[in-house]
Amino acid sequence: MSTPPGPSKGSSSSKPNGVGKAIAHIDLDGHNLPPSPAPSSPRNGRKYALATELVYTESKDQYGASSMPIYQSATFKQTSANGGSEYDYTRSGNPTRTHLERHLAKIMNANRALAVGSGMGALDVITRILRPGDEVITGDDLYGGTNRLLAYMAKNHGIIVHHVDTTTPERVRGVLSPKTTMVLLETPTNPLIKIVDIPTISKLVHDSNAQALVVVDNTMLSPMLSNPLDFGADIVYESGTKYLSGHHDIMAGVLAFNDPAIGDKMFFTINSTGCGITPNDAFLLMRGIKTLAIRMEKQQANAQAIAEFLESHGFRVRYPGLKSHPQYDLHWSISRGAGAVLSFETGDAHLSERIVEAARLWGISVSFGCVNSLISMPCQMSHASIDPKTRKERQMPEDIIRLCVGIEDVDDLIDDLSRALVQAGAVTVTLDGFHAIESARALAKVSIEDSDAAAAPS
Ligand SMILES: Cc1ncc(COP(=O)(O)O)c(C=O)c1O
Ligand SMILES: N[C@@H](CCSC[C@H](N)C(=O)O)C(=O)O
Repeated sequence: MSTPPGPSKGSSSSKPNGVGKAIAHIDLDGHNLPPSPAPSSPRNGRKYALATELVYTESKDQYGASSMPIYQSATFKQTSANGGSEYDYTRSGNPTRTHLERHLAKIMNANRALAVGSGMGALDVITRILRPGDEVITGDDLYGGTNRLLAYMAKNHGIIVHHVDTTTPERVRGVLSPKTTMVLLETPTNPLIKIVDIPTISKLVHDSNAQALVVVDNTMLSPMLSNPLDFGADIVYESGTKYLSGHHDIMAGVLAFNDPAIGDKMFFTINSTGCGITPNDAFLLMRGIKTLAIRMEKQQANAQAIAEFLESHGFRVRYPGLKSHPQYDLHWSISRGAGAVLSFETGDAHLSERIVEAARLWGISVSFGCVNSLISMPCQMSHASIDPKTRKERQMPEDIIRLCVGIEDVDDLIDDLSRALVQAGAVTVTLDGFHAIESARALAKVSIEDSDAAAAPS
């Protein structure tokens, strides 16, 4: 039914998204196109559609190398005793890294971007601006590592962290105070796929008397699908380990900003602590970025087909490409695609474990954004660092299964998932096909009631 096409039906004519265009939004059923896709206002001399800009670079290499070489050197010789050269030491700067950072600034709609050794490294750089007594407002559904770093800061550095349901901007307003110095948002959230209204929250934070920075983790969408700086965020960061590199062969983190003063502070920390990306990883990240548009197009078309498949068999599916997502309109007002991560529930954690372990083509692995499809149980894997009591308080279902969809043939993916569902006993097979077992169907019913409530006028 919904937004992006099911690629198994031959949808390759869809154009990868460009500035202001929705990605891959052929409407196979003749209905249910997304509302207006999020705008993307180009900065940094962007001339072409985003899919073009991802591959287009102007080489600064002395030989005009079309692929910026890896400057595998720790030091650079100076032209005089008092310096005089652009680079001196790779911790402070390296041509391969600079090339990547300029490219990142362009595709992230930023005045400046910086690259470090991992997504958590990027968040660490950002949180170093916090001082004891500072207050941070963040979500109640967050990547486990983000939650862990904030908990560490609260325990050891006197930072006060408020976890609220950021899907309701009023909850943010409720804890915002002059002591708030950072509001940290993730959308869609990992793994509950809740959508956060970045423009409304940014406005309310900036209009308040708090001197707070709005920081957005854009890992779940990548610059291909969203540019949160355009919606008022002060800092955007991402795990480059995911979509940007796309092959799960490097760790990387990126940061982007428009305010030069913020950029200078972040650079100071990166240089002082030595967490900048290595030349080799900068090269690999740059190479990965060039295929982001085509990978994302295929990944999210596959994800759409799989979300529809699971939903049509009676499972509760969380994916913003489905009309049943309670915040479908909000998502499409701030994004140009639904991404390729979805989650679903079965009503029974042991049953979910059996499904995950029965899958063959889907690798049991943390992470997402890679060309290979992955299946995981967040409560036991990516989010295991959040203790069970907190997970329960934050309504994180122990049975939730996360699917991170890759670029394989979608029929193979669906066949393998179907076989795993049957083998695990998650479906009952009848003459007219198969249906999710009762525990899973009951959850789907609750989710329809949720989306009806979200759609009702308040
Ligand atoms: C939403 C999100 N943000 C940040 C990170 C951290 O990235 P990295 O693993 O590159 O440190 C991850 C995953 O690890 C993530 O899922
Ligand atoms: N053992 C790791 C888990 C990494 S999870 C990676 C990714 N963000 C995901 O959501 O799958 C850790 O403790 O950080």
